[in-house]
Amino acid sequence: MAYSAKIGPSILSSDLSCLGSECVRMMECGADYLHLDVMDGHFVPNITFGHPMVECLRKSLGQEPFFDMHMMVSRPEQWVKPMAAAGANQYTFHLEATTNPGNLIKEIKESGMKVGLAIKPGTTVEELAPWANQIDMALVMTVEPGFGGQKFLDDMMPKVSWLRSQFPSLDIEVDGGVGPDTIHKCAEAGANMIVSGSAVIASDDPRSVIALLRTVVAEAIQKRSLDR
Ligand SMILES: O=C(CO)[C@@H](O)[C@H](O)COP(=O)(O)O
Ligand SMILES: [Fe+2]
Repeated sequence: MAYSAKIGPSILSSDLSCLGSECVRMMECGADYLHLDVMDGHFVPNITFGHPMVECLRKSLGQEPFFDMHMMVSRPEQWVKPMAAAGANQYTFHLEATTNPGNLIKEIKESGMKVGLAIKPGTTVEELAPWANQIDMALVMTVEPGFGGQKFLDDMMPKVSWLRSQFPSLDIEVDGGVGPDTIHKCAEAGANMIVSGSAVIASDDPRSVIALLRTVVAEAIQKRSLDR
């Protein structure tokens, strides 16, 4: 069992005029990585930022924070090289946004980044499965992508359970509506990379929330390894 519990705050819910200091705050509060939501106003009905912002964050934060780029964009092929040059570590694209996932996976790897593959709530996990042995991480969206602060979709959990049963060592990420009230379901289903936006950012005590999320996931991983 190669995977471990990792918590990645989504900084979408933070005060975007203070993005650099919010990223620093999250890392100081124990974040394992930063989940950066890129939206193009086309694949999703919202706009955030692109590679110029990522380049600035990398310069200001240094080499340490791992940047997981959640690319909610049409034609994800066009941003692979710019994101790699800007300092992204993982490029997570949506299966729904491309007609040639195999080629995109290859391009991401060639540019030196890890590969994440995301599916929206309406996409079945069987559609992701053929690519699972070529990727570093599968992202099961637990809300419709586009906005922070939405309600967690419980009925995405069978996708996570199925993926965990089929791919025991794969990093599986959940994103959307995840916090102290919903983490147990994610952990029991087998997710190990946890994106949490509003529950962490808006908390008076983000350090405790991050620690709690990690403990719940680590305990579920431990239990699964004992049950095997
Ligand atoms: O990708 C997205 C939304 O599209 C997420 O990363 C959200 O930003 C997570 O925020 P919360 O749902 O945890 O508030
Ligand atoms: Fe996201």
